[in-house]
Amino acid sequence: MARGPAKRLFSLYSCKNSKLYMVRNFLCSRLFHHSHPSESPFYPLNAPQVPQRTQLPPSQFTQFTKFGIFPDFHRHWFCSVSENEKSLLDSTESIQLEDESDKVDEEERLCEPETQNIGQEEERLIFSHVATRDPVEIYKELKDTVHCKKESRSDWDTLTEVLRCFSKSGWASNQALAVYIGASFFPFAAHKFGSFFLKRCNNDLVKYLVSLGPGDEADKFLFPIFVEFCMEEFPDEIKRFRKMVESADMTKPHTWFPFARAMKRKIVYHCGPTNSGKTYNALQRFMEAKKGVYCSPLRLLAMEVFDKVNALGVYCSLLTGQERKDFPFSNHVACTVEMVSTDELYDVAVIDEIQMMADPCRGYAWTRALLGLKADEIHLCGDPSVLNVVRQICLDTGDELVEQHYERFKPLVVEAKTLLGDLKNVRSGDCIVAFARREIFEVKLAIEKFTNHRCCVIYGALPPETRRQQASLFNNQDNEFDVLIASDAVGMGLNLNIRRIVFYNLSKYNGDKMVPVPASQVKQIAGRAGRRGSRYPDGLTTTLHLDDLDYLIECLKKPFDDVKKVGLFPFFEQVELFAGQLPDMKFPKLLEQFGENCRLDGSYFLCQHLHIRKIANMLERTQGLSLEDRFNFCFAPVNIRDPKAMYHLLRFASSYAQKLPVNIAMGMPKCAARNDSELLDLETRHQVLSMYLWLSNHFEEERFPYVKKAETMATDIAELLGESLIKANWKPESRNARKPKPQEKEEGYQRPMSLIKLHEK
Ligand SMILES: Nc1ncnc2c1ncn2[C@@H]1O[C@H](COP(=O)(O)OP(=O)(O)OP(=O)(O)O)[C@@H](O)[C@H]1O
Ligand SMILES: [Mg+2]
Repeated sequence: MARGPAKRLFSLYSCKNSKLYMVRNFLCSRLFHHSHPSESPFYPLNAPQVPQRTQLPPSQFTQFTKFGIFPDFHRHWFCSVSENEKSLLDSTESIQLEDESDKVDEEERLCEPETQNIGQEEERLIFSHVATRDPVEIYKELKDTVHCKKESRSDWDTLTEVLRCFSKSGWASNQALAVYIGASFFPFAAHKFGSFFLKRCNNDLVKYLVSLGPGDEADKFLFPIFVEFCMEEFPDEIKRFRKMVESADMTKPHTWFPFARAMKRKIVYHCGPTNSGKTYNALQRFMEAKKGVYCSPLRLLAMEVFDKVNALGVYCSLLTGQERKDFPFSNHVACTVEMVSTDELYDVAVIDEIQMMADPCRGYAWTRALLGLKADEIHLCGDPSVLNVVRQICLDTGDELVEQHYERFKPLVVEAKTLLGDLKNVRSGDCIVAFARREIFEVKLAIEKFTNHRCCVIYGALPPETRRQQASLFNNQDNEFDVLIASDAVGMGLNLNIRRIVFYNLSKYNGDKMVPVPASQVKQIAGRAGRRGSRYPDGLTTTLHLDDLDYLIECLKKPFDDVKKVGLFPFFEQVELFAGQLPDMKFPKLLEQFGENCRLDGSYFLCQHLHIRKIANMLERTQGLSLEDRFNFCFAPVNIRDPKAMYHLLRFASSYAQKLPVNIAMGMPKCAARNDSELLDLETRHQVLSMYLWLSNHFEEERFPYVKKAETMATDIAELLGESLIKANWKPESRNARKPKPQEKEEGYQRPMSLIKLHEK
């Protein structure tokens, strides 16, 4: 009996005037005759990889509908729908509707149903010998078949349904990638195969497939035959796709650093929660070493280590994207992780906050440092979330791994009372954490208006110098600034005299909507309270509102995540190689294509490149930039949501492209900010100067002749920002007027009215 869908399909096929009829005819028509697949230039490479139907349990494939995984390859693929393939498909679709030659005459293949009524199971047993046949033999036989026996209508229906299911099979599509048949080309190839098969299959094959019916088993039986067919029919498509995929190969990243691989490195993982002495211990080894490098997640922290180590008598230089301070005769350097050299040889390297390897945007910098550093001893400091990945990486690299586990010096205590929604309950030594700039100023205004406390502020858009100035103002006991209001920027780096961390809220805007702050971040921030050696060694944490308390406790109780993948990003040379396969393609599109086609091992993901693509798009029409220039400009530190800063970047790039000296072309404000828009303006100006300095360090320096001027201006603006923050008592504004305010969101966290708003009411 024909099954339901098969019946429907058959009725469509029977309609001779329909487009489908013509499509079917075309699909059945284009049969080419080639030599044996072993003569294909790809055969020796591909053939052994062809998955055998017996070795692939379906469960292994169900989860990989988007990213194909081949157990036989141990690779993850980002499925490709390349432009070339799309256009190929488009063109073939149009041919399909026109070409009616060489059709499979379905009536010719049909015969009266056999009267004998054999059950499906019995049929399967009778024809089970087909399953054990060599797919190459089956393919040969199909190719050589001219006439085949008639089938009953119901068998025909089932067979067409089996082949239709095969052409829709996600599993088969994923597997086909292993033989370089792209995801977008697969449906076309499968249709062609279907028509070939329908026309030539013999009775035993038909009976066996009918006994299997549409689904996994039939797909696995058909797949190796399909591969044989494709090798002969589509050698050019296979070759082209293979070249493209190979040029975007990011598998085995440990092999990118042959010199580091030639060394026998010792990796020490200082693993523990915040405030447990990880960085302290790693820095001890760093200072003892003859030659050492410290890799920091932030400029601020690199500066702190630079100062601290020099103060202890170990000469140390500083290297960040924006500045280079060479200390005479120094053998030590404190740098930001993006700037670390994988060419230099070190005795000891420290990579701080190693869990940042899993950061969706910046993770690649930590991965590169871990894989590429040429150091006898590498100290990793971080929470346990990436420990398993690091273990795997050490197996790949052959490095020795030593794990040192730490506990917090003093347990963190949760204050169950909370601030009861009233900012009047703040006390000296409190740090109020809010996740939006606007809220930070709202809280500052409220506290300074209704209490006797004065507040310092720390948030991401402030230059590191200003953040340090605010931190020392807060740490210093000889002034009235005893409360700190901070964003998540307080989570890393600064040693602060914080008695209690109070979460103003526990949700934040992620660029799209309000989301709960991840538990790992809550832990990290809460852990800043009560540092060893500070005025308040016993740390407390709580929330402003009682209804947030449960979430805080839940986050603190939660074990650290076990991260499965860490970030990677291609070097310029890899992008250049890929660009060679797609000449004339614009850079933003090229990046997109790279993202879609690159291959990665199971422990890695490709870092998000939205920021990079935004800049690439902006610079698309700037003439005179080489591919490398474009690539480098894309990493400039700019807030892509700040149109003024983006405008200056475009201006810098245009001057550079025209081979003109790049001007700062930006005035200097005369005084500290008197309102929030002036403060925002200062923040932007500092960002532009910081960008100028960064560019001067990443491009030919002579093209940026105003570095000294930019440095002076940046220092002056950081000071003005500091002054402005001390005076700041205004209502905050939003940098981007269109950015939705948390209160406007229907879903997610609803912030109860702050003190200041209650007062205004
Ligand atoms: N053995 C020690 N002797 C003196 N002070 C120490 C010692 N260990 C740690 N400290 C101090 O304790 C504080 C916290 O240590 P450290 O910064 O190393 O912690 P951490 O585990 O790296 O925390 P974080 O998660 O914040 O990076 C620092 O001020 C550090 O100087
Ligand atoms: Mg640390």
